[in-house]
Amino acid sequence: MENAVTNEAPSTGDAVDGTVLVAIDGPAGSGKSSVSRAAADRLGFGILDTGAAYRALAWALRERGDDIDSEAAALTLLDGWHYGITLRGEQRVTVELPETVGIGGATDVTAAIRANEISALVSRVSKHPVVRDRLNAMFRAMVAESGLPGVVIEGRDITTVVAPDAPVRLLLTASPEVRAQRRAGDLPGSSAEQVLAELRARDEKDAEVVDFFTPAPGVVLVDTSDLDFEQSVQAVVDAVREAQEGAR
Ligand SMILES: Nc1ncnc2c1ncn2[C@@H]1O[C@H](COP(=O)(O)OP(=O)(O)O)[C@@H](O)[C@H]1O
Ligand SMILES: Nc1ccn([C@@H]2O[C@H](COP(=O)(O)OP(=O)(O)O)[C@@H](O)[C@H]2O)c(=O)n1
Repeated sequence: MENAVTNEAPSTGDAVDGTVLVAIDGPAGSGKSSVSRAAADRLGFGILDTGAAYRALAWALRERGDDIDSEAAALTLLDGWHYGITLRGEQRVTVELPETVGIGGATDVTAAIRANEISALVSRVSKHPVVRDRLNAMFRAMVAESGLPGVVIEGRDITTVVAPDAPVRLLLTASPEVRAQRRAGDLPGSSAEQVLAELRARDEKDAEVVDFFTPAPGVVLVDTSDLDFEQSVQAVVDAVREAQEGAR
């Protein structure tokens, strides 16, 4: 499986082993992507949105007309596709399907993977343990090759499976009602009730595979239900700075 990391920050030379990892998990709409991105910018770190890869895989399976539930189809895709995501600056996600690798150029799927139809399909792809293992290896390689001083990695199993030894591990959460209200604000034409039902259904399916509601030992719970955006970003930045000071 090939992947491309676009790194707009200057390389720090020998930072492969020195990259500080900040692991963040949480349910849908808890603020993982937006809060993590703002915190990463403030810290001068990169951000790896792992959900984007699961979404891109669901998008690619649908694009090829493959069976969305098929583990074998997902693995075939992982063997032959080229996946790219920016770790700095504006997020850009690209996919080259196996049949077009080298001839068709990459498709920019940044917007397409956020569509409701993809959100509704993605748990059927992320349920396969072997698929998760393969993507987790890709995430670790992307961080190792990033050359960045630090990377915030966000998803569902980052604090427990992908980077259980990260010096900073946080579980971002908020009540389902607050999460649905925030998400509805991002999706014009959707009611908070409809978004809440979709969000609960996806969380339920995802939670069959990984527990992202209960902080694992050593993981700090950050409940943003009563925090505004700026306060949530500051809570993450403070946790990172505290960990860095503790390590000195
Ligand atoms: N603490 C907060 N207060 C207000 N809005 C927030 C807060 N955290 C996140 N948001 C907003 O909620 C929406 C969903 O956040 P997002 O980062 O997409 O969540 P996730 O990645 O966990 O699904 C975004 O519009 C984001 O700006
Ligand atoms: N580390 C991860 C990240 C995402 N996922 C899957 O990918 C989907 C999309 O993740 P996401 O982070 O983009 O979802 P939102 O919380 O942004 O809605 C989730 O619903 C999970 O099915 C996962 O299984 N493990």
